[in-house]
Amino acid sequence: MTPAARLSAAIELLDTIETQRVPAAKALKEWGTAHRFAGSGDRAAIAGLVWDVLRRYASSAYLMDADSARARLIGMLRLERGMDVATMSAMFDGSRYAPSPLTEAESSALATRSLKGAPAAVAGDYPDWLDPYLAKVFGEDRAAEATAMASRAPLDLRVNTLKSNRDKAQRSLAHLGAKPTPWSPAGLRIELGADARNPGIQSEEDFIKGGIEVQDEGSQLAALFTAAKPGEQVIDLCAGAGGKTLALAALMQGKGRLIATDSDKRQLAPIHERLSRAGVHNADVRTPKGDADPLADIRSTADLVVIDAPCTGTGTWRRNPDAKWRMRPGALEIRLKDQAEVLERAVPLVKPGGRIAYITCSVLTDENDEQVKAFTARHPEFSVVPPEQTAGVLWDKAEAFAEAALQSEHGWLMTPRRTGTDGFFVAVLRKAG
Ligand SMILES: C[S@@+](CC[C@H](N)C(=O)[O-])C[C@H]1O[C@@H](n2cnc3c(N)ncnc32)[C@H](O)[C@@H]1O
Repeated sequence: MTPAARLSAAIELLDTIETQRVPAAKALKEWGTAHRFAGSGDRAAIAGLVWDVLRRYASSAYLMDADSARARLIGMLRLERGMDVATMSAMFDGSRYAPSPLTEAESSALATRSLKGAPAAVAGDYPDWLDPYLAKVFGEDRAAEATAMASRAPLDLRVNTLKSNRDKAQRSLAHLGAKPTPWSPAGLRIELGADARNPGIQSEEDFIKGGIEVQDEGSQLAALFTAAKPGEQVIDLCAGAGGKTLALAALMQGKGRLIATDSDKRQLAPIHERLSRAGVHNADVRTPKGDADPLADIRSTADLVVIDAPCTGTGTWRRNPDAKWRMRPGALEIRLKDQAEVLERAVPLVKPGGRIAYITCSVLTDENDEQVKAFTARHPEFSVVPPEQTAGVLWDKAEAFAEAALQSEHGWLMTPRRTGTDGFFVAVLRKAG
């Protein structure tokens, strides 16, 4: 397919997604099945166009002063890909399979309009109702922060230090352009272009042998800031598929006891295979059975309880560009309740002098600082470990990290704009000894 034909296909797909309210991933899959002539490169490029329009869904329409699929695509090409009118006109040439030429109104919008004066929710591409919530955390910077939260994310890997080291893994992934991430000592990053095909990391020998895992650098840092140590008893209370569990296991160097559980046994299912591939031998996965408490035998013995809390996931918008448009206020209310519950669940597990690490992949204050504040008010026996202490694990990078991230009296907030990671909040709370 020509680049112009890919644009036409993207417009057709965006129309389907909009008019038939089909999730983007489903629409892309069905389009691939119905257009077998399209090669994998074409499909990747078309998917890239569609996802990028969803990233710039509001701002592209504002720029073009029109909200058709075609207008949004043109607006996205300008805003996300910096394409000039001449390049665009060469593709929108009306030839067979190409979109029709740019109209006068479209050329004029491209020549004269900008996002200057656009409301923050439009410039930053997020639903209106979230504006007061983002204003609470970012103030006047919210459009810029949200724009970065909408931009394409790289593929981050964590090198599993139980089996490999970063130099070795970087050499073996040189063909994918893997480079060390800025902060995490175990992080590697692969930048993905707009038309990039999935680099098939799961088929790499290093992945199959457990030397690397896919994990955003923010998630790696959150695990690091827990300061899990060899020999400790560590409970991963919201282990899910085990992303944090694996990182904690590497920090513990195979020594001590790592207990992983989750209230939803289905979420836990992939953890067994992942632990085995990663060569983790000190983990005990507790799958809930009926109403019985899988941690009933643990009372005030844990050195560390990690709560990778259920949250709205606003910090991962750049990886799910259509999820934010589907987010509703009710979802936040439910998460706030879940978070308070899971924090309560941790209390009887922690030993005197032990700690709780509270983590979310959300940037909203309500889910972060306000949860911690309410928790310490309910439980004065817990006090916040000063964030500058938790970041000390970054050694020579701690100072630069402190300048980059947003520090509150409770914890750290990482954002795509500030730390180049997904949005993550981490607070560490210590129980009186
Ligand atoms: C952010 S996800 C965990 C991701 C996982 N730790 C990882 O790194 O791959 C949050 C998890 O919390 C679980 N959860 C929700 N409420 C819970 C509760 N009250 N107790 C334990 N787990 C809970 C959810 O089932 C979900 O798997």
